[in-house]
Amino acid sequence: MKEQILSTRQLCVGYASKAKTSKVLENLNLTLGRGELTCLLGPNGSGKSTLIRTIANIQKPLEGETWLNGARLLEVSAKQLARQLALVLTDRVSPGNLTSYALVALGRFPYTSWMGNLTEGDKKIIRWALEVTGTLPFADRHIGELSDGERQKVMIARALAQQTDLIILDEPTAHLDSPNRIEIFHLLKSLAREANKAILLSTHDIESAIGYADRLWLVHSHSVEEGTPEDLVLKGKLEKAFAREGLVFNHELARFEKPLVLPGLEVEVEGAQPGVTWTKRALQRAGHQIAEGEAQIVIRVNKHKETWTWTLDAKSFKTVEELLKQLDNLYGNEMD
Ligand SMILES: Nc1ncnc2c1ncn2[C@@H]1O[C@H](COP(=O)(O)OP(=O)(O)OP(=O)(O)O)[C@@H](O)[C@H]1O
Repeated sequence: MKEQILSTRQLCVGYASKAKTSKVLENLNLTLGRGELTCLLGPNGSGKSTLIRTIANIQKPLEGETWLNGARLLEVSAKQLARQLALVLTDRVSPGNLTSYALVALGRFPYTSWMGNLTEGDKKIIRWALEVTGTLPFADRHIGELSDGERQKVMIARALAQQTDLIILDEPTAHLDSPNRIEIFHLLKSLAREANKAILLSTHDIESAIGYADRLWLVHSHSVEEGTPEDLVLKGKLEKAFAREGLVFNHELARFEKPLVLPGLEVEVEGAQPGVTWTKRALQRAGHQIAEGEAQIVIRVNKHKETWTWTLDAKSFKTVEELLKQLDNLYGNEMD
């Protein structure tokens, strides 16, 4: 059993005003373990940010409590909290006039004197945080001049410089392209494992979360289910959490899909990868059904010789586009 850094007990999060109380998530008994990357997944508006704000102590719980390193969160002083928990709230980054280095140096604030003077030790840690996040090359550039992906890595470097057991990030991969998203997941996963931290991040990137997270916190029915991605998928919890008419979870590709229902031919595809996979994708998108044996048409893909053929009067094609055109004609003739 991993050492628990954070746990919640019958926590209920939401919003209370004089007029009314609205509970967003309740009955939360969750844990974050040292050395583990946990991803918080859930549909839009399901309560991820509300939960993150509550366990980071910037919003009061409606009921129940959160424990951090064996102490009640509400009883931890602000200074102690800053040494135990680093929070990265993506959408609230105001560029200001800071350089990347200065922003990362702010991570040392919980440890410096009131003058904010950095010791040699502080400087070493800042350099390490810049190095490990790959942000050293733009240490002297202003935050406002960086791309979203670069700025995001600097924010993570600041959190690392804070040297806390726990890092919580609200949607760190929002606005990032796919290679940058993967890089951030890879970085956070390595940090959890190598620096032995507990890391929680909320995300809409289901595929990456399933691929990288040791555990998921899955928002479902106004509460949160906890478990490995595989258990939650196999129990059908992930599908339930994101249930929509016609949406199915493709287990092979580990992603949600809404299959197109179009009229088409029955086709079997044989041959070498990755040609087979990509040919099947194109055929399905065009409305043809992929069959195993006994199909109307058999397509043989041979990517090495670059001559792809399909039986039925021995037609051949050199690109997927050509194949689709030929099948289109064939299907049109069949309909006549
Ligand atoms: N300040 C607020 N006062 C009252 N209700 C709020 C407030 N902020 C958010 N909510 C409501 O709380 C619910 C959860 O919102 P929250 O932002 O936590 O969801 P989320 O899962 O982070 O959403 P998204 O994925 O779209 O960012 C929503 O119904 C939202 O309208």
